[in-house]
Amino acid sequence: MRTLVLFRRDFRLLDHPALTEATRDGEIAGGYIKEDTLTSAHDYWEMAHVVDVKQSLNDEGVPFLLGDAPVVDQVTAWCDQYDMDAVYFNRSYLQDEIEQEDNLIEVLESKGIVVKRFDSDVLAKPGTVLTGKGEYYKVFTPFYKALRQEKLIQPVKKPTDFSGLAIESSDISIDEPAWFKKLLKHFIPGEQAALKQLESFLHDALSHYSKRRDRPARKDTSRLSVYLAVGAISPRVIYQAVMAYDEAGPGMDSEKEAFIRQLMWRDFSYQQLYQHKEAEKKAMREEFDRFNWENNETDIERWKQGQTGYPLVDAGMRELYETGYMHNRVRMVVASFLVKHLLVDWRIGLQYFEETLLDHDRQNNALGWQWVMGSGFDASPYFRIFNPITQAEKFDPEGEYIKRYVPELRQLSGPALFRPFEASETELKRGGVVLGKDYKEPLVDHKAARERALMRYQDIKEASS
Ligand SMILES: Cc1cc2nc3c(=O)[nH]c(=O)nc-3n(C[C@H](O)[C@H](O)[C@H](O)COP(=O)(O)OP(=O)(O)OC[C@H]3O[C@@H](n4cnc5c(N)ncnc54)[C@H](O)[C@@H]3O)c2cc1C
Repeated sequence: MRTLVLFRRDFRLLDHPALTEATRDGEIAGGYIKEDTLTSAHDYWEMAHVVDVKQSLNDEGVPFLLGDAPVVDQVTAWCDQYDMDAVYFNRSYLQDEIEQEDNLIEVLESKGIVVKRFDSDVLAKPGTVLTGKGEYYKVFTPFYKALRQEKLIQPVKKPTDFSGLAIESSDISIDEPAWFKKLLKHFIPGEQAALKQLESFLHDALSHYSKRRDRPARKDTSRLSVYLAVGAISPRVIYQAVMAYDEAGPGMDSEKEAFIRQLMWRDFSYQQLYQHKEAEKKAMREEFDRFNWENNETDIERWKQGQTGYPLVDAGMRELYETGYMHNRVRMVVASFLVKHLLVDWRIGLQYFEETLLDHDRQNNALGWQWVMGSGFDASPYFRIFNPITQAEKFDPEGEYIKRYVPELRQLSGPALFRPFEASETELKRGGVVLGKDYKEPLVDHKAARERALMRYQDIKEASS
């Protein structure tokens, strides 16, 4: 059998069921299709992983093809040109991509080509973890408890025997822009880098995950999201490695559980978007689509540039710009600031994250924004408005994170660092900061912005009652 294995957000050889099955069935070639031009940080990051998987397959004597035509046209053209008998791939859980897959399957099968698709990108595929009434869970905790009871599928081993088709690989050369190369100082692409990152996390940070995961200054979370987002590692591999990690120390079981719980949020997002395919565009609680936004252009720009005058918000936005990543705690704070303090439509924030995050993931991003907005089914209530000052005091108590990304405030300490706009003339002078010159005056007053947001919320509540 001559099989084409299509890759898409699964740039790995370990736990790649489509690849493993294809190697058992005969000769293979890999393929990847990129129809659009590369624009976002995630696009370039993904392309770096295409190059990585191509190299890994070539090392095993397997050719790899790159196409840019619409998926059905490209795959049928390859099948005709290389006389393929079969096409295998791992499935997507996004409804628009499922439709595209269904269409592809129909066309290929009508040509007599065998098609197989596999599950690999989630711990449990959407539809397997349901309530007693057979419905999808709307709330995370019961979903998580039910998923914990599931017997999860073990990862598939990396194939050992490859037999590559005798065809030429495509040339893949990417002209990486300088801004993207800068991000690579913080994250190394590739499957081996992902596995190494998992190892380091297990050894260095898992034992204190629950205590330190909310502190943005240190690398105390796994930072595996950048690899999960392109499938350089699978959630099943991570799950298995964490559960099997036997460097038992005091409290290790509860640390493992805390981490697995977070990992299961990803499955929750996947099953939520599987069921609510509009959740990237529409509020899941529809009354939120009647919200009266300000969408002030200057506010949006200053938020993007990390120039809001709130040090934790600015540090987060600058971390994102400089590294392509932002710590989860800070994502919640900056997102809340955008939608509640500045009254900017959450979809504008979602799109900016899509353009800038290396780990951009359509399901997690949509659910993250809907959670912050309060418009998701299991979301932070709208009236919970993160205070960017107390969040900084609590989670960055030494101001290490703020000082790293907002260097103009480095000489400030204590409350002046967290709220420079309330600092005395003497404190500012000592810290070498002239407000409005070295560091921005705050865009909004926290208390007034909070009240304004609550009033807008009241409006939609009244309109929908
Ligand atoms: C507004 C907003 C937007 C977000 N956008 C994205 C996104 O585009 N891509 C993305 O992967 N995550 C997103 N998240 C979720 C979360 O911030 C990241 O998954 C996390 O910061 C990644 O860092 P880590 O791998 O070190 O996490 P760890 O704490 O080490 O967690 C391990 C893994 O669990 C999963 N996970 C952890 N927290 C969450 C969560 N809250 N929701 C879903 N999965 C989670 C991730 O896959 C993560 O890699 C967003 C959160 C918010 C509030």
